[in-house]
Amino acid sequence: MAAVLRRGFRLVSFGSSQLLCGGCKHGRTSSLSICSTSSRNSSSSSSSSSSHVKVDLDGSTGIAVVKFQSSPVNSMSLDFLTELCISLEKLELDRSCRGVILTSALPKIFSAGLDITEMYGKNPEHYAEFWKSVQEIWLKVYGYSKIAIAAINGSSPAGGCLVSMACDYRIMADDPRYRIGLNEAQLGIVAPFWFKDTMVNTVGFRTTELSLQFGLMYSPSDALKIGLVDQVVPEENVLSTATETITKWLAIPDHAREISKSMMRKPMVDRLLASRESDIKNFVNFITKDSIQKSLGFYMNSLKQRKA
Ligand SMILES: CC/C=C\C/C=C\C/C=C\CCC/C=C/C(=O)SCCNC(=O)CCNC(=O)[C@H](O)C(C)(C)COP(=O)(O)OP(=O)(O)OC[C@H]1O[C@@H](n2cnc3c(N)ncnc32)[C@H](O)[C@@H]1OP(=O)(O)O
Repeated sequence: MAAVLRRGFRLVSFGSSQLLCGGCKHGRTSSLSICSTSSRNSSSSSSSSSSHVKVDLDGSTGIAVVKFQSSPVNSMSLDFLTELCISLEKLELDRSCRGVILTSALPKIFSAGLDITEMYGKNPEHYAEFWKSVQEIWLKVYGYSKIAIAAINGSSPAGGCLVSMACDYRIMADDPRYRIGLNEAQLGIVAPFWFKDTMVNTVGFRTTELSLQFGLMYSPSDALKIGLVDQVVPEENVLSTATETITKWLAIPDHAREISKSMMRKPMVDRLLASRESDIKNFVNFITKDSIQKSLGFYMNSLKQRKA
């Protein structure tokens, strides 16, 4: 697994501009199974599925639906992050794809965030590899050259919120039981600077300051009020609204949209790229502290006890 994600961002020439283009380099055989079909206008559509992610690309519209299917709660393990990164990378390289919708195949959960078991009771090498894969997914989604829409059909704490915020637009299901936010402080851990900056760029400084210190989780209507999501719709309409929305984005010439996106996001991507190793070291130092391991153990037990 150590060589699974060895990737750097590269710059691709586009006219006179340079655009961000991610590249997940992975050194293992993917377990993706792919089947293609021809649609009415002879563009090919395809479906692929791995244990954590299912991808349906409609070749006639250029829209790919990427569904998280990692039972029970789509927690982002190393394998989940690796598969998601590979799937997004493939779609980014596929000329017939112009935009992706990220959503969940599971009921009530978009994603439970990072898999806590990857950050608990393991060795420093494992933590470093895991954190690198977290960086990879953020770099991939935040710097994605194509359109990315989050169709948030369930709760989306911490890492789930990060991936949603990294998309271009967020549509959330209108169920008052669902929550979204960066709740790291509630676990006794701290969101790193690029989580924080992604939130600042989404909802502004003051709201982020309060959200991070309290580890606030927002209901869909409150998330809409603070701008953490862009639209709240009945659950059964989340995917159709995401499809309608992405269709509007598709009306904009790709090169103009891509360059505009890159102009807004490149400085943040570059900041993490320039400090990846120190960010990993920082994470490993932090997560291996006895007090932090104790907090995580306590939190995991509390999740289990809540059920009992
Ligand atoms: C100086 C320092 C400066 C900077 C810091 C440096 C570095 C940074 C350091 C750390 C940064 C880390 C960033 C972390 C990001 C994260 O994403 S942490 C994860 C946060 N996620 C959560 O808090 C969610 C917790 N889960 C829930 O709230 C609920 O499970 C749910 C609302 C998602 C779903 O509820 P239910 O449907 O009721 O399901 P259950 O609660 O019964 O759960 C089923 C099953 O799944 C297990 N589980 C849940 N979430 C996780 C998870 N995130 N990871 C692993 N496992 C999870 C849960 O325990 C149950 O397991 P079983 O009991 O069935 O075994």
